[in-house]
Amino acid sequence: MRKIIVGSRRSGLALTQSKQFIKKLQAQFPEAEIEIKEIVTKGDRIVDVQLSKVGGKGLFVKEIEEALKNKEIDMAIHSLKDVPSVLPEGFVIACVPEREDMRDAFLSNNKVLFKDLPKDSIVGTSSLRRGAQLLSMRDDITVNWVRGNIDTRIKKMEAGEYDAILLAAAGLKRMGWSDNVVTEYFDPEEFIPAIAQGALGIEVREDDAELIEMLQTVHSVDDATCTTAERTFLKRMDGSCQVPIGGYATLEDGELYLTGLIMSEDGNERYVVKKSHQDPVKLGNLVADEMEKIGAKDIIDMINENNAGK
Ligand SMILES: NCc1[nH]cc(CCC(=O)O)c1CC(=O)O
Repeated sequence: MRKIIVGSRRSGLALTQSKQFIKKLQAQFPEAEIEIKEIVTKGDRIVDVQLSKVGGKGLFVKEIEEALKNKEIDMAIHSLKDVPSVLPEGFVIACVPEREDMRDAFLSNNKVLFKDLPKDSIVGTSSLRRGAQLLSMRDDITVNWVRGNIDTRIKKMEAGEYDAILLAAAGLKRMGWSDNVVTEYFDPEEFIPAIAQGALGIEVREDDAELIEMLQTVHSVDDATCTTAERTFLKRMDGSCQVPIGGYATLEDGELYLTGLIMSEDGNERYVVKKSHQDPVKLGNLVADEMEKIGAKDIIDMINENNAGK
């Protein structure tokens, strides 16, 4: 069997989740030789500006896809929420392994609950979606942007730069830090997660039949179905990463549901649509259709027009 070279970002979280995934794959194929190649992406290098202002889309992915194309690597392990909804020609997400916790986690100094945060508290996030939802729940707090790897963000909070921060539960759980640092988890029905949050996407060249077959052994059909519905909705709505957008799908007693969210950046406008359909692509499109019908797409078009003028 050939040697498999796996591309991963160099951050602590990326390497940890890559190693965890490789361990799963290795258990299925004890003979396989699997090696990690670390890749520094633009998203890792630019740490001093808000990501949505430098084009957001695909910043953590592009260099890794180039390495995949050049056959420097055979497989890329991504956080699926960082992967643009349309892949470049020649690549496929061949595997979505079992999803981690999709929720957002709230972290605060002295473990003060979100509802008990004093007026004028400063909450750090780098996500438009999190910022808009925070402001719609509490218009008496300030949302400030924070960047850096998750450990950097936690340190900044502990140093007093922020009273609280929001992070994906999945990253904290994978690192084994959640029990120590999380104050509370937000209910996805009330605080809607990012599209594909908590899921990994394993990307390969579409003609690599051998790897695609191997990856089937660690693929979660249910989680792939849910993230397909979510990513179909994302693809229809935006893709530019400059819009507060969220969504999550669930399978309940065999029924597939998708909840989609579009907001204005200030949190004042909030559109939520929930629908059910057995086909994930149809479901993503149904929720998108309804969003267009109720006017949510106008927010997106306005944000995109404003950005085009800058
Ligand atoms: N945008 C950065 C990013 N990409 C994936 C995760 C966490 C893990 C995941 O959602 O799979 C994070 C950090 C965060 O949002 O806290």
